[in-house]
Amino acid sequence: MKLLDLFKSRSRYFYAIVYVVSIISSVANIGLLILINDIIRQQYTGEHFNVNYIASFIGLLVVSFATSAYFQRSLVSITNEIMCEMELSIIQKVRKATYASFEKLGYEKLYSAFADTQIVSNIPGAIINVFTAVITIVCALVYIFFTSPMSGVFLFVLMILFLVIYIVNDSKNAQNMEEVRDLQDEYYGHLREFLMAFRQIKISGIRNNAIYNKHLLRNRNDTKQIKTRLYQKYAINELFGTYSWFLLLGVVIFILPWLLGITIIQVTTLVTTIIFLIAPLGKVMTFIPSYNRFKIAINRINRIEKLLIVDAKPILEKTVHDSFQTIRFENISYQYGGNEQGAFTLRIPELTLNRNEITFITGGNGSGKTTFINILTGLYRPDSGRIFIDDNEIDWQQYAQFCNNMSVIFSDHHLFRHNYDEHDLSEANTELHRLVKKKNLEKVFKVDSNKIDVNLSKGQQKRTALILSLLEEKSMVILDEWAAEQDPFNKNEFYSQWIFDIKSSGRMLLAITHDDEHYAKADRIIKFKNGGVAEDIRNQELSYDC
Ligand SMILES: Nc1ncnc2c1ncn2[C@@H]1O[C@H](COP(=O)(O)OP(=O)(O)OP(=O)(O)O)[C@@H](O)[C@H]1O
Repeated sequence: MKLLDLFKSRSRYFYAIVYVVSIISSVANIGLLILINDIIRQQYTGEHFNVNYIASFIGLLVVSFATSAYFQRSLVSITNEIMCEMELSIIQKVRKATYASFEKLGYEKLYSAFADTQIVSNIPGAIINVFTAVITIVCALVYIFFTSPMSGVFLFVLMILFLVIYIVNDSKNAQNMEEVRDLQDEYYGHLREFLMAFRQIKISGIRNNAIYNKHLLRNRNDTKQIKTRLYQKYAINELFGTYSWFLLLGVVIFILPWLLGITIIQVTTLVTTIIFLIAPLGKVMTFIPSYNRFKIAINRINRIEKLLIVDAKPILEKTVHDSFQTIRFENISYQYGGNEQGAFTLRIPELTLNRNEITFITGGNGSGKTTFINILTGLYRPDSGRIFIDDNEIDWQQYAQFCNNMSVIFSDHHLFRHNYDEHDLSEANTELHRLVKKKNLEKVFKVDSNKIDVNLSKGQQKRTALILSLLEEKSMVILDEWAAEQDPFNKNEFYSQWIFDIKSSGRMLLAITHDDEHYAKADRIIKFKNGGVAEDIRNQELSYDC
């Protein structure tokens, strides 16, 4: 994302109008200033009061107010539009990103990126504001030069000097700001674990104290110290900015009349003009620290966007090739973290999965079962290898589309409260109610305004997930340790009935399981070991000994 991209949400025509209006507003303000000074001059010199000044004063006031109001309304709308666009753009990037890049990035950085959008969305407004301020400053300086050219040179040089001192001081603070943002990422990481795993935190005093004292407290204290130092420096710099105006006024009142011999009327004009300049110059000065914050926020969003790799897998609503019979993998390999030494590698020289089979995937912890499921479901793209559907080789993009045929229940499955799958959850859906009854959830399965009640036990949640998965009517059902949380009755139902129901509905069933007493129910058992298939046993050979 570049700075210019932020302005794309509106046409050039819109910005042209905003800039023209801001120029009119600045000129009207300067007109008011000149008018006020002229009235003061008239009173000093005792000239006859010109009644046209009242009409001009009211006219300029109306123009200034109307243009400023239009200008401010435009800034508010553009800021909110940009924020909305940026938030949606990050969400779009995330939803199109590969799972591996998402996993690597982590939640904390994404939360920070969303916080950064708030900062970045203020950029166009701030730039337009500075533009208006600069126009006003230029007009006011011309007026000063017109009033007394030598005073103009003197004051201009002083203003530039004060501005340079302010900018130099401010740029020293930028690095500390980066440090604060890094601490913020770390803080979100700990806070997330603190809130998500509150039960585990609550149960253990050691853990509770450690996460608080060694991480949250330390992080907040470090942040407090850096921020206090940083904001104190900012505050002193701001004070310097404010007091430099008093210095300028002092120069006009005490030095210029003595040095350049300017009259009392010129002094009055210069004093009112300098007071008038405080607001626009203040805007330019506050833009400088904001600009550093903008730069940091844009860089961070860009870094995060770069890390989110776009997936070849299109977001499809329709399934493709759902009449397939086999999926064959040849020489598939996948290594975590690229080619990092010691990183786990999954290697599958040859493996064919058949639609008409109930396949159980087994193996010890860390043997590669979930990694394989992530490849099978298109979440991980293998580093090498070939994939065939019914003996037709397909490329990764086609395979990624094919994965839309799969319905997966992960071991740490999240049961959505909202009906994102747009299932028919009404009384009229007889299949839903048949499944609810069959899965022994009649008493607890509740739907309220199309939302599913997820306040269920773990086993009940998994059974609800299974019902919803079957309603998806995908041709493959993949279950990662689904039965682990089921009570003996439901586990038995699963292995003696439900898996056969799934098979007889024409779906392929693939289940990761450690329930060795039920291995005989499968048509086939594939055992993983050290990142490869160690055994591949068919039903007939099921003297399988785990
Ligand atoms: N995101 C990851 N980044 C790096 N390494 C990983 C990642 N996920 C898993 N691994 C490593 O890959 C190996 C295989 O993990 P995998 O989750 O596939 O095992 P598993 O057979 O499903 O184990 P379990 O039965 O415990 O679920 C493990 O050694 C693990 O350390």
